[in-house]
Amino acid sequence: MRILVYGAGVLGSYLAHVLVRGGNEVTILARGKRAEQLKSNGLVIRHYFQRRNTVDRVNVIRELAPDDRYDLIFVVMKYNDFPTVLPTLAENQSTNIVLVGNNADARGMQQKLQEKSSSKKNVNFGFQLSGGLREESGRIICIRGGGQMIVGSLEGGITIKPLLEQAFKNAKYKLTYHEDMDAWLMSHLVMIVALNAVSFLHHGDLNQASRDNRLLKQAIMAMDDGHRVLEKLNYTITPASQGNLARKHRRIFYYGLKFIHKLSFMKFVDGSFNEIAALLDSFRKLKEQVDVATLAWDALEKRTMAKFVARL
Ligand SMILES: NC(=O)C1=CN([C@@H]2O[C@H](COP(=O)(O)OP(=O)(O)OC[C@H]3O[C@@H](n4cnc5c(N)ncnc54)[C@H](OP(=O)(O)O)[C@@H]3O)[C@@H](O)[C@H]2O)C=CC1
Ligand SMILES: CC(C)(CO)C(=O)C(=O)O
Repeated sequence: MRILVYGAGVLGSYLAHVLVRGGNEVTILARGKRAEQLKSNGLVIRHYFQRRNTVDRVNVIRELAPDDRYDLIFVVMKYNDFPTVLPTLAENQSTNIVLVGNNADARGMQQKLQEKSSSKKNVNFGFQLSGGLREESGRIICIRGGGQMIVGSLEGGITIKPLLEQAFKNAKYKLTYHEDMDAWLMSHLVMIVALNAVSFLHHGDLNQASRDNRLLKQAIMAMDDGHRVLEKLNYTITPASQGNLARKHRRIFYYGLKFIHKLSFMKFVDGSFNEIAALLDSFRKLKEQVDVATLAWDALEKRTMAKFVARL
């Protein structure tokens, strides 16, 4: 199957590796230095827990022309980067697209893709359960268990399921279909924004963050605020356990967070505060639509954004 991975960062690189090993004809769209590194060194990945390195040769393109046709396109980038590539994707004649990553505006993006395209697009959303970082050399440190993507559409059913099944048929990778992908993404946003605020306020020092009991408790209360906003907007918090932990089992959640922050591999899970700031901004607009008190969320947002702006 001809597959394009648009975005050659941490998650896109691992996804491309899986698809190559699964026997697909994979092309990566990369830019600048990243494109050079991929062309000269191939796709170099250190699989951290598996304690092995892999190198794959892939086709690399720098631009997507309107008449380049792929059976499937995975767009894997930060939330704040998606808008820059939507016009190119809309103009391209391929129809099956999965936007992979954090997303606070899945509906708006789907609409833009469909409005600007001359043919019908099957737009889907995914979230790959892996993490990691990119070293200066271009090597990816990949933190993962088996390799898994939660995937779904905004309509519930997923029309490209047969295509996805075929693409991953010979790959060691699990696809988990979700009936309400928007709710999954929005729930994830609430959790990840609060947690990233904690680490950002501690300059990325997770050990230090794990000792800031007050801030961890505030983050849990902020998550509960965020969940209330979502509920008011008729979202179902998913997974439900996330909502319950933040509302009913705060003590367990608190100790769980302390523990997670201490895990040594967590320093490789590379968040970008530019993305978090963009997610916060979108969430603020949603919050304005409902009448829900969000004291903890607002206080956390104010503190982190003040630090973020000061650093610009
Ligand atoms: N990394 C992690 O640990 C985790 C990430 N995630 C989420 O997954 C998503 C993807 O993250 P991640 O893979 O880390 O992101 P990266 O920043 O590592 O990768 C994004 C890639 O997209 C490329 N890109 C951005 N804009 C364009 C453009 N206009 N044209 C072409 N290429 C472009 C970047 O190019 P360039 O190489 O030039 O920068 C980069 O290679 C995010 O939502 C993130 O929050 C989730 C869990 C963990
Ligand atoms: C935001 C990020 C990359 C860092 O916490 C993340 O881990 C996630 O979205 O799950």
